Amino acid sequence: MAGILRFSSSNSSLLLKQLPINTRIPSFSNFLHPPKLCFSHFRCITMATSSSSTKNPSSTATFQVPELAADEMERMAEQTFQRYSSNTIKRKGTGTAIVWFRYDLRVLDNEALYKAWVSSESVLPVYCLDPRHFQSTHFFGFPKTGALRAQFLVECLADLRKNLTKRGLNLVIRHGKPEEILPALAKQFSAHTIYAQKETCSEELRVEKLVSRALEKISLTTTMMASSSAPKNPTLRLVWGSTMYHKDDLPFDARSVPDVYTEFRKSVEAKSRIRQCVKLPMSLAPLPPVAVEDWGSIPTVDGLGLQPQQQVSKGMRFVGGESAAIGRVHEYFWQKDLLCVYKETRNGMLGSDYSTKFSPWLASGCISPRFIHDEVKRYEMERLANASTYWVLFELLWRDYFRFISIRHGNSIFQLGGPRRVEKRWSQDQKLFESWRDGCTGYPLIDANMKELSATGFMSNRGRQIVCSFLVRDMGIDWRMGAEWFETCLLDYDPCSNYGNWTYGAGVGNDPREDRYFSIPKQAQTYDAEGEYVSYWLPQLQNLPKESRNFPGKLYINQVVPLKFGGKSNYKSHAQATTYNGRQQQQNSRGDRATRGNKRWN
Ligand SMILES: Cc1cc2nc3c(=O)[nH]c(=O)nc-3n(C[C@H](O)[C@H](O)[C@H](O)COP(=O)(O)OP(=O)(O)OC[C@H]3O[C@@H](n4cnc5c(N)ncnc54)[C@H](O)[C@@H]3O)c2cc1C
Ligand SMILES: Nc1ncnc2c1ncn2[C@@H]1O[C@H](COP(=O)(O)OP(=O)(O)OP(=O)(O)O)[C@@H](O)[C@H]1O
Repeated sequence: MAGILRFSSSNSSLLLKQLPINTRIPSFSNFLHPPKLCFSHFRCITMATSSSSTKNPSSTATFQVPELAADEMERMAEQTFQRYSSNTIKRKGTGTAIVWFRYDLRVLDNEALYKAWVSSESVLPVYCLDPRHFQSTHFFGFPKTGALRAQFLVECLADLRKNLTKRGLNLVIRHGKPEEILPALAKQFSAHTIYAQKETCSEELRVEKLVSRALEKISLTTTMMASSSAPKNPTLRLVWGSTMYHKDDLPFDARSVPDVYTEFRKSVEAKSRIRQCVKLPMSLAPLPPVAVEDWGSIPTVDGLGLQPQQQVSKGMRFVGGESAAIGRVHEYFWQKDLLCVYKETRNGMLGSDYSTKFSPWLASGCISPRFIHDEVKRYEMERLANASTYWVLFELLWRDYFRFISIRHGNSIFQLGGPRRVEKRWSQDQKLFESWRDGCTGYPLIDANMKELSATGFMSNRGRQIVCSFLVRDMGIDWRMGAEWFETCLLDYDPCSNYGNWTYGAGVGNDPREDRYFSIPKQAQTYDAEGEYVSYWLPQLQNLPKESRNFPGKLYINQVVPLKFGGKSNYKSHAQATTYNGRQQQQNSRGDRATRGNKRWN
């Protein structure tokens, strides 16, 4: 069943189910912008299908990411666990250690799990459903976690429990605050240490502090502890694990990371190396000698106090969990062989294959960036190395960069003036904001992207940059409203990447170029010249001529604000100048090049 698009439209799935496993199925984005094939593509048969449903995907199509069937994901995960297992590694500790899972919902390359296992005779894995994660965002009171991300989390937990159980463990799931749950469990199971992945933003740091303080109040008898010389209370040990480059391997202290990305990247690439993934034996048993009476059930979305949103009925539907994450790497790199064209396709917006789509799993820690790095290197050895294979690592370095920036700049990444403490007047016009949030601005490119976000919890990087620029530059709205709405909706929400990118886009981050204006006409012409993306999300545009779909005039709803730069008359000359292709995409990858010279597009 490899490579089957799970479109809801029945005729396409019928057709696709009959294809042999090694048939290359052109994806959505490949139809729109066929990538140049690299030589490894010749091993695959490029299918010239006459299916109209795959050529012009119906506007009600949903497609699962990864496309693999559940048993195939499980098989891939199992094979990968085998590859990363080691029987030579020995336990050196005594007693019980707890692993507190946070944003590292995986078994493979999990340093906290590794340290807990090595330093104990038994491990108790725990996840706390912290009620604070389901309250409101800080300034504007949006739901802190939207229903789609909650559903993704539920799936991550089910998969984590399954993978731990296969390795002789299980997962305790509790509703409540970690600072209350963990000390109680430490006492009940006489755990000497709680291992967890270190976080960097103040909300998470506060919880770390509260857990540590609460543990100080627990005293275990000396015989319960690992050794008589050990402290009399269990301790919290925080382990670095979220980035591709380990914090301790940076050529500078994380508190003085260079402000400019390129400087950061060059320095790290020249002076640091990426560590290997940690390996553990296939069996991590035993569980603690004291029996766990109630492991806790996998939550449901309504059990988390959220309105269970309708299932994703259009666009991408991401499957949560480590098995799906490993499956997606397999699918994107090895099965579809898309890694070698990534750099040319990465600025697409429609379909699942223009970019890796790893971010939701990276944000919840279902996969480690080190594992992705390992797989890139394996691909380079076994297939080919080119600018695209490097570029995935280049993008992952942006993720690292924003993580380290959060250490350097602390809470200023969440504040209006950003790390540069820029003073500027912003509007908080509710109506304008709502038109942006709901995809009713009168600009199809903005509206389509915002509708995709609400419907699926995902938006392309290109889309994120465009809607961010529109909100802050054309509407003049307080960028934190946009950032908090993203915090609600994104499956891949990560405080560092989200607020880091928003401060960049709003011109309050450390960007050496302050004026990042994304001209909608130019972006539409370059990245959606035939209006296929906008008409997918706004079906009322489907019957318009392709060139009018992004500029429907009176045939679409009124524009809520004029554009700041580059009105219609200007648009024509630019529209002729550029269409989407690899070279153009590079030039436009971070802000309109046209805005760089003269600070505005006009
Ligand atoms: C306003 C705004 C908000 C954003 N919020 C988030 C967020 O909350 N969480 C998040 O993971 N990404 C965020 N991004 C970055 C980026 O849009 C997504 O990581 C990317 O679209 C995810 O799709 P992908 O996995 O297919 O990316 P790919 O293009 O395949 O890139 C591979 C990986 O590189 C990393 N990456 C790529 N671009 C960036 C970037 N600009 N910043 C940080 N990491 C990057 C991601 O981990 C991504 O999975 C934001 C970007 C903008 C402009
Ligand atoms: N993980 C996170 N996700 C979203 N927002 C976060 C996260 N961690 C911290 N923040 C934000 O950081 C800010 C911290 O606000 P808080 O009032 O605690 O400190 P502050 O006012 O910045 O004071 P100080 O800088 O003196 O600590 C809030 O805006 C909060 O929403």
